[in-house]
Amino acid sequence: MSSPALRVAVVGGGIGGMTTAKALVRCGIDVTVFEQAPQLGEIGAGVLMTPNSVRHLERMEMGAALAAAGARIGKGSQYYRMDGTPVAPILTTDSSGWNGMYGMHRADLLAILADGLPAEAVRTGHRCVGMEQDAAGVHLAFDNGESAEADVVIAADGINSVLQPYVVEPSSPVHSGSVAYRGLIPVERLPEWPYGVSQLWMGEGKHFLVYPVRAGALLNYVGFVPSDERTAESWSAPGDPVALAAAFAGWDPRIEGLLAQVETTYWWGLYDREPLSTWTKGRLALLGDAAHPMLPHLGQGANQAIEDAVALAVLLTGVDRAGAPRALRAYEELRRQRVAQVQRGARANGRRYDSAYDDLDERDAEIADSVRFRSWLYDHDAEAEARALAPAH
Ligand SMILES: Cc1cc2nc3c(=O)[nH]c(=O)nc-3n(C[C@H](O)[C@H](O)[C@H](O)COP(=O)(O)OP(=O)(O)OC[C@H]3O[C@@H](n4cnc5c(N)ncnc54)[C@H](O)[C@@H]3O)c2cc1C
Repeated sequence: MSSPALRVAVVGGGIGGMTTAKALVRCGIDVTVFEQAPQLGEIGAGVLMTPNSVRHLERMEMGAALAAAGARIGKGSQYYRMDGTPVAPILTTDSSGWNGMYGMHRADLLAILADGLPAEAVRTGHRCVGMEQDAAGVHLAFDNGESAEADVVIAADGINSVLQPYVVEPSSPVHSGSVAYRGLIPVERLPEWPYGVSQLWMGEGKHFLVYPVRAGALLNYVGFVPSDERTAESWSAPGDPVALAAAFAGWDPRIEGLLAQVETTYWWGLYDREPLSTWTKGRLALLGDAAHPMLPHLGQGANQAIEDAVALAVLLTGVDRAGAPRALRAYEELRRQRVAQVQRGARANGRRYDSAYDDLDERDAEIADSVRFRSWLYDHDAEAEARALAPAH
């Protein structure tokens, strides 16, 4: 008699949770996502999708939707000093003969991930408040009084994960000393702005990033400035466009021109954390920011969540209820070291970007290191790596 099909519950319907659902469905695994919000949604900001995740979304047949809703960053990244002097050659993204990088509006990405999932696979208005597990399975409790049973639970409930303490003592957030101002500007207000390139300006203690999203209709900007001001971690607060413009006064006139167009902006306190010592306990595994919150200086939080999701789905394929905890440990083993390297890389990139670099040779060497790191990052194929491991675990 064949064993009953594995039932997976995903807590959290953000980019990590929804990609997990999509990847599990593709592998023929039964999944239900429980999201606390009354409907799926994302903040009005950009997210840069890099080749290490785009290749997986394409394999899951989301390539055409990404190309339609995203803004292709076909010319890679260009770095400048604060006065606008270019500091390094453009990083092309085809280091392995494969080229794919998109600036996306976060809401567009979430809609693409949700599209095509069975309607009953996503249950909104379900805030998970706790769980219990034993050898037979997991029991989830929600604040609306409902409950659910599953063989495996994936906690994709973000940086302030409710389920993380069921796996490991949470690591303490440490304020990085910087905040990020973010917003979107309609491109018709800056018609001369170049398309297809992500641009980053660096100065002492600050850096400024701009890339297009929504098929080039909007420009996404992020201004990183030193500040001890704090928001609750991962929460944003309305910012003052005048204060933002003042922080970058005297920088490249292109930035001053862009900031003159900002009507509303939001800021986030940026926190750093040490990697967690483990991501799994029995039938529960952490994924995305719940497993590995990181600084945004490599633009990898969401991209790494997508890598997690595809690796997890491969490793759960063909696994029965009894084998599930072992498959989750294999997922953790496969992913934890790479992600810790990315977390450290994001920290190092933040230091690079915020350096004034009076010594030009040192600066060029640092940027070359950063470009080499990105090649390592982008060339990775999380699905292929998981497939190579799958028969052995
Ligand atoms: C300034 C800034 C810029 C960034 N830029 C990039 C970038 O360019 N590229 C990139 O890859 N990453 C970027 N990131 C990081 C990225 O935003 C996160 O890593 C990513 O959103 C994590 O996805 P997630 O699904 O793990 O968590 P989240 O996006 O936080 O989603 C968690 C979901 O779980 C739900 N939830 C929470 N608690 C519960 C509960 N108890 N029960 C049910 N549901 C619950 C939430 O409502 C939410 O929908 C950036 C971050 C910042 C701050």
